[in-house]
Amino acid sequence: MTLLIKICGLTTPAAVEATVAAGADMAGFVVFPPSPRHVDLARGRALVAPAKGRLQVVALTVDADDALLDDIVAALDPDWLQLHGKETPERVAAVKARLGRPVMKALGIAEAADLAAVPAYAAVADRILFDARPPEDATRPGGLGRAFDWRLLDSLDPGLATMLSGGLDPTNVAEALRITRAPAVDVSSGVERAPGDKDPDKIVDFVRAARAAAATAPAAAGPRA
Ligand SMILES: O=C(O)c1ccccc1NCC(=O)[C@H](O)[C@H](O)COP(=O)(O)O
Repeated sequence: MTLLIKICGLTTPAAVEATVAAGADMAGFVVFPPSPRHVDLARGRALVAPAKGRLQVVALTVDADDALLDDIVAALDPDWLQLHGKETPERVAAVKARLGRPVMKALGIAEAADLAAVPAYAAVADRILFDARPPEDATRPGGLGRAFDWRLLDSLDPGLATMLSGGLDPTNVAEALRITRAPAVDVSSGVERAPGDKDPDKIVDFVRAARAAAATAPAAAGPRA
């Protein structure tokens, strides 16, 4: 099975092209104004157009209401919605039913207790993305370049559709995959020159490192794409 690789927080056509050329599978577009990676809907629409059919487009929001989600779907026509806020399992189910698209739910992890919510979310989401839990005073819940203790995921059912995220970069993704055997990885800060400014060389390095690691330490059994 092939490792699924998502590059998140693309803000320019050059970053989209670099993500395609590097051989990533998914491209994330952040619709959340406080983020340095925020793209408004007009910009998002223009950015995703050349990605269609070459990458799975992921539209990322934080506690968005139905009106905003409808606007995002109309503008970006995403393959996936990523819910990165405090959405409950009931809200995840409602979003999925309303929009008829696969939903990825992000969970912030800092300690074993944070995994208690996994079964409830796994019952309704199409994939669970594990990210580092942000500090209380963070201005955004993701894209912070923070890692968590990957060994916390040891007890998870390997058959779950998951994605490992948080503080990954070209130098540590192999070790993260060795420890977690995750079926999918996601990166933002680790392939940037500065917040919101993707570095094409780092995207290539990340994809290369992740693919090489997956070839030597295949992911645990479970769904990939
Ligand atoms: O990227 C952002 O600015 C962002 C803002 C608000 C919510 C989520 C955000 N990013 C979510 C992602 O999927 C990131 O790729 C993930 O948090 C990992 O980020 P990083 O640790 O910087 O690689």
